[in-house]
Amino acid sequence: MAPFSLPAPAKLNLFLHINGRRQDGYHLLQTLFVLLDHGDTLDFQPADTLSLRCDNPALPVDDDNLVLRAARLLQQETGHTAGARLHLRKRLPAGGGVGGGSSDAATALWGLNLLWGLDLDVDTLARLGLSLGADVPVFVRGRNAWAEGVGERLQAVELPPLWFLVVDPGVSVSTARIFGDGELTRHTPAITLPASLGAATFEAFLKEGHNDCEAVARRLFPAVDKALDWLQSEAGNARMTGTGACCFAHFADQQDAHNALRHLPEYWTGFVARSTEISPLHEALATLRARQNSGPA
Ligand SMILES: C[C@@](CO)(OP(=O)(O)O)[C@H](O)COP(=O)(O)OP(=O)(O)OC[C@H]1O[C@@H](n2ccc(N)nc2=O)[C@H](O)[C@@H]1O
Ligand SMILES: Nc1ncnc2c1ncn2[C@@H]1O[C@H](COP(=O)(O)OP(=O)(O)O)[C@@H](O)[C@H]1O
Repeated sequence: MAPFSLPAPAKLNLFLHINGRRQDGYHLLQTLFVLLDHGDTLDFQPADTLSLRCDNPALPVDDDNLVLRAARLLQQETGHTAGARLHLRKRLPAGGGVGGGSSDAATALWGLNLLWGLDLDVDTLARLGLSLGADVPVFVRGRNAWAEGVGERLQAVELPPLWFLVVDPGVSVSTARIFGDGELTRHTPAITLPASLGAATFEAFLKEGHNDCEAVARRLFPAVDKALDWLQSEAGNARMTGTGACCFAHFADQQDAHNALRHLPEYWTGFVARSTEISPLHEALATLRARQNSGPA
């Protein structure tokens, strides 16, 4: 098969409520995932052995990288022995709460499924993904979703189109550190997802929500605290995604989001992105499959 590239989009948790804790220490959550049109890219090339390169020298390219872990898991699961030459082009901040590592893993699962002709279905890939991390299944399925349980019970949702400004305060936040904090609120009452999320219901639903991890992240990471305050004064609806560090605000149109980005203090980075109905990964997979089916020109 000819070399190909696939996107690994970012996600935001529009809110994140912690409703309790399981016996094994894992937290029970309610969260609303939205997939963005901005993210990393993974290049795939057939090869006899497995190898990974990454343009960000701060990231490991051994079995600590979720891309290689996903690849080895697929080999174990299917007994497939061929390799692949993988190149990860990183745009998403690691430990940023935008799910970069999880999304890279989901893209690796789908891309290698195609490259190796494995023909595994979406449920199998989501099950394998969950063993790599709680956030991997939402990227495998590729739809905006309401998540419950420890994040594995997903219900696809249709959301009105939104523009976001995402601010990276430049710190990497460990998910385990936030969840291990003694002051984390773990008893937000469970809420019910409205039957449909039109523009007005959606705004009201968002206002009802919050991120329980924000207070801990603000305390442990002053840069997160400052970024949230800045976004709040700029846009009025600032929130943190996941367990941090990135913060975001949503805007009615692209222009307003870009205007806010222009005011961003130079010591932070940020990007403007749009919500997607279908993940850019799934759009790209559909194009690749159509090209394959139409055969050589
Ligand atoms: C809470 C979320 C929301 O999106 O935070 P972010 O990581 O995106 O910031 C995620 O579900 C995180 O998913 P993920 O990053 O895949 O976490 P995992 O690797 O599965 O877990 C890392 C550690 O976080 C803790 N953990 C994770 C998920 C959960 N529901 N309860 C937990 O207590 C556990 O200590 C676990 O060892
Ligand atoms: N491909 C990858 N991209 C980013 N981080 C990775 C990757 N593989 C493993 N990691 C590790 O996973 C950690 C969390 O990564 P990431 O998914 O970006 O954070 P978050 O879950 O906060 O969005 C990083 O600190 C890094 O050590």
